Amino acid sequence: MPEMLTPEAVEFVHELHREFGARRNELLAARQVRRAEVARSGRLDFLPGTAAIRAGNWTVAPAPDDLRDRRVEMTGPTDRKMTINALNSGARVWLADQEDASTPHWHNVIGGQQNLYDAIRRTITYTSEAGKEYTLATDHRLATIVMRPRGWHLDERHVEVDGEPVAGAIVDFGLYFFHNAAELIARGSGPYFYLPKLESHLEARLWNDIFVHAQDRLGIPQGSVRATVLIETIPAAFEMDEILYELRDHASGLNAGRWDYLFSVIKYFRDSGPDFVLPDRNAVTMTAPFLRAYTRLLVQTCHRRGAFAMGGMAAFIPSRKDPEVNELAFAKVRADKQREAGDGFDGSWVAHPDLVPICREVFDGVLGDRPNQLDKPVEDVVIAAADLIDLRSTPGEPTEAGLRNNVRVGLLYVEAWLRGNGAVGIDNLMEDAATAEIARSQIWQWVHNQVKLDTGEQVTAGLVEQIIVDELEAILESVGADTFRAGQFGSARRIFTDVALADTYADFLTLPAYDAVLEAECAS
Ligand SMILES: CC(=O)SCCNC(=O)CCNC(=O)[C@H](O)C(C)(C)COP(=O)(O)OP(=O)(O)OC[C@H]1O[C@@H](n2cnc3c(N)ncnc32)[C@H](O)[C@@H]1OP(=O)(O)O
Ligand SMILES: O=CC(=O)O
Ligand SMILES: [Mg+2]
Repeated sequence: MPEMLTPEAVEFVHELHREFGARRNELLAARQVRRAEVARSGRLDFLPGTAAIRAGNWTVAPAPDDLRDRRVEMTGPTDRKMTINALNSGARVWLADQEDASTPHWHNVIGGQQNLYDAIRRTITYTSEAGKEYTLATDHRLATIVMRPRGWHLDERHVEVDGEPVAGAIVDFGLYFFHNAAELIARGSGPYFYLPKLESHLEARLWNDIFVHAQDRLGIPQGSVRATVLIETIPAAFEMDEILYELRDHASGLNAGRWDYLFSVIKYFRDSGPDFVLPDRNAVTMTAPFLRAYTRLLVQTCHRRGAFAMGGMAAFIPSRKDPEVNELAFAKVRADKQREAGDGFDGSWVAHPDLVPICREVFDGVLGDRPNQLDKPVEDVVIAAADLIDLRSTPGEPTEAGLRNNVRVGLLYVEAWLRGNGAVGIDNLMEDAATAEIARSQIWQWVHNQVKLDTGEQVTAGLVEQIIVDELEAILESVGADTFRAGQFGSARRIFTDVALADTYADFLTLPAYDAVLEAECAS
């Protein structure tokens, strides 16, 4: 396997940390201040200080050839088999995920980099335990790689400078850029990134400064990087123009990251009273008015600026064994992609290779020979701040079944995450870190807002604790005692209970979960 931690690569990462680490810490602290202010005032609005940017007439850099048509994007973890499967899938783009779908176990972090290194050089192969051979396709175009590093909040404790951990985002970006930027350009592509969980345009400015520095330092032409920013936090939804503006020489588009967005909405307004309490998470669909407002604003903003509007993930996954499950997944995903294509999105995400043809067919139907919808007239509609935070108009209610589902799926996901698996199919739905974050945040909000369920019962910490016991028993029964004992259910229970019920709300459940991973590493 190629060596990722060469002295030169490590020095490059250290240098990025020395140059930008302090600013990253300041921006994380600024998130807290802003959230506290919104909680106090109950208001979130477009920034008065950047009105000129919103009103201005500017566009982002033109798209490189291999990112002009993004009608179908596969997402997934960067393990060896999935890397090959994703590249071969027929999707135009592959989001190579070091984030939501990946646990930051050190072997995933480094293994993912090694697989990407080999994939870019077209040398990647894999043989499964059953002896199945995997190689890159030669009979059709491989997907363009867009790598997603971790969000700003996670440290990478295996890389330290002067006793301080380096941000996971800097490690992921730094190693990928150092090893691959020149090679990608030589092959007619480029260093392309998805940027997750940004909360402000100042965080986008930090990324832009990192890109400028990295390109300069390695002699890569300025403007080679392309970044697609996930608008997946509620404060970022109020700064879409500003984020594109900060990154305008490197920006490719914005993506409607609906799962983390929902998490962020609940997190931001968790203590703002009953007007901000949402129904069961599975009842909150993309047709809810506040989510319609978000996606319409995203498409409108992108197309005004010559940037791509990328759709998000429908959770349904197909099954090659169960035709009924398969049919349902196809129908649900088709409907989701039809809505997005009709709304003007330029392409969208799928989580599984069998969904690529569905997404392609839907977007082919709308795009025809055009590579995207940038030529479509921009929708002339004003989306107001109040539309983005109108949670009250969301149909549905909090139910006991919804509460139990939050507990069950949260426990199952955290347990898998601790074992190193960040993308999991549960009940034929694709679940990743954002699902568990929504589940536990919703529980926290319901407890702290004395929410009544459909049964008339009030959600209390005691009720949730009892449901945790019930659901763990049911899980034990379904997986069997041996699997249960060999798994991480004890830690999953401790972490999930804490992030769902502790008075002090944890910003991300992956922070205590990462501590548990490190403790287990030390103990072994
Ligand atoms: C909120 C967000 O951020 S969404 C984006 C982040 N999340 C993701 O990207 C999740 C991506 N999806 C996945 O990881 C997977 O589809 C799962 C875990 C949900 C299901 O995976 P599996 O249980 O392997 O599904 P299944 O058995 O049906 O897979 C069939 C084949 O497709 C492959 N496959 C499935 N999903 C993917 C994928 N996303 N990328 C590449 N290959 C895939 C499998 O490796 C398997 O290959 P094989 O036939 O060569 O063995
Ligand atoms: O990353 C995507 C999301 O929906 O969250
Ligand atoms: Mg996300």
